[in-house]
Amino acid sequence: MSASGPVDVLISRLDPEVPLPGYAHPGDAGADLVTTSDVTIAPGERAMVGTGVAIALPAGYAAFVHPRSGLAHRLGVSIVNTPGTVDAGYRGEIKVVLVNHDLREPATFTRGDRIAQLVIQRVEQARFHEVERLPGSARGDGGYGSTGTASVANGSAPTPATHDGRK
Ligand SMILES: O=c1ccn([C@H]2C[C@H](O)[C@@H](COP(=O)(O)OP(=O)(O)OP(=O)(O)O)O2)c(=O)[nH]1
Ligand SMILES: [Mg+2]
Repeated sequence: MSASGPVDVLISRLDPEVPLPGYAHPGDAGADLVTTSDVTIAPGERAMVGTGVAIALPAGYAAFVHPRSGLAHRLGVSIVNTPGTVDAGYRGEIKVVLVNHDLREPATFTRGDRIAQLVIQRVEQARFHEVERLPGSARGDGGYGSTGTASVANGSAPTPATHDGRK
């Protein structure tokens, strides 16, 4: 919830029996989404399921389809493209591409089970200005582990690799 209160989002039930996305507790970031179909996902496999709802977000907002930590913990189930991005202009059914990361057990969901959560956020669009050379920064082009692997637990500070010091 923003300081100005919840944002109003128009929602349409494409499947009249599904519950609207709901926040389990006041102040929760994610509103739970349910699957409209029964599905069993074999170990390592994925399945796209519908949620039975479509929304119209105000301009300047996006909705993000996040996994539920309980399913991750209990079943090893996540979302392939986590978090899925629902654009403000999208009017189709919100769908979820579930993936079963468990190596041994299939994961079964029944119509109406909560399978994901929708987080609504303000987003910026950028105006991209092409330049010959970017301004320098402390990090430069260091990434992908450039700050070293030594853990704080063994008393040694991480050893950063040298960066290019681009100015
Ligand atoms: O988990 C998701 C992710 C996306 N979408 C819908 C809403 C989103 O606005 C649209 C397109 O998503 P995205 O831009 O991520 O996919 P794309 O592969 O780039 O497709 P497109 O070419 O349609 O943009 O699909 C979902 O319903 N669930
Ligand atoms: Mg796209």
